[in-house]
Amino acid sequence: MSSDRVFERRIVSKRRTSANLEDAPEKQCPNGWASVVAAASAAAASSSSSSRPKTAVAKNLQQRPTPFQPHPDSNCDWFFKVMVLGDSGVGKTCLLVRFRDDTFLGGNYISTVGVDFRNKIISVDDSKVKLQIWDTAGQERFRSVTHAYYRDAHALLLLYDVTNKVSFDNIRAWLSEIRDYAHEQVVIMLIGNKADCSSNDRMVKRDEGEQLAKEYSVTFLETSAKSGLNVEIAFMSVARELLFKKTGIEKKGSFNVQEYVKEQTKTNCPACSTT
Ligand SMILES: Nc1nc2c(ncn2[C@@H]2O[C@H](COP(=O)(O)OP(=O)(O)OP(=O)(O)O)[C@@H](O)[C@H]2O)c(=O)[nH]1
Repeated sequence: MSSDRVFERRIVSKRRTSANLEDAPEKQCPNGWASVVAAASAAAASSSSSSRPKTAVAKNLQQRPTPFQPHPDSNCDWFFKVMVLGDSGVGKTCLLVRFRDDTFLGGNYISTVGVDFRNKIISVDDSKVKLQIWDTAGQERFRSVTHAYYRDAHALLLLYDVTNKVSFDNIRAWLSEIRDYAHEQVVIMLIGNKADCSSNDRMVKRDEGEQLAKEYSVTFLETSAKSGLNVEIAFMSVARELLFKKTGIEKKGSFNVQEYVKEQTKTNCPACSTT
């Protein structure tokens, strides 16, 4: 794959009338779900039959009663595919839902099976950017399914749970998988989620996250899907970086994502955002 190909998916026309579903993946399957469900079902079938979780689609249907509802023409300028990765239970689905719908999925925790996605159109300066955000199952037994989706991702949000040291220790293994399966130009952001937790529950210090991110030269942020802390900033930073990678050279501008995150988060204090 040429190094620039991953950024070459500018949307030219959005005239998709009845098929114009906001949550349908670009050019992947007509109704936006079939291939995803098939892959997830196959993985679930081949895995252990005990305590089999609900499928990604079932999980999605519970949250959104009308997933096939058509949406008006989006008329966006850019399209980027973002994947959310990390151990099971770190809060990937909750982060995505917080960003997309500004709500928190409390209550019973349903583990994701295979992959699932949602779209959100955001404004970045004078451009409309469509982010297609793919939620992945954190459970080991679905890795072979999720690996297949790494390849054409423009950005990866790699999550750990600040109350779960194992999820942090596994980040190195995740980064190694990313090196094996993702595009070499992919934008990576390391995220310590559940920053709303009390200091007693916290098992990973912010400094440790920052240090690891520095070691791998990736951007770092602590978020809370529960309180909303830094969730918007995480996705906006990634969108800005992707846009800069695509257009910055032409505009002869400069964009430093670390500086942007620092600037955007300087008034945010996790301890003050605990709910
Ligand atoms: N306190 C707190 N709890 C959270 C936060 N984000 C998620 N949770 C809780 O953590 C649990 C797991 O959240 P999910 O978003 O389903 O986790 P996931 O990473 O998608 O898990 P898999 O689908 O198994 O890969 C749920 O009980 C959530 O309510 C957060 O920011 N703060």
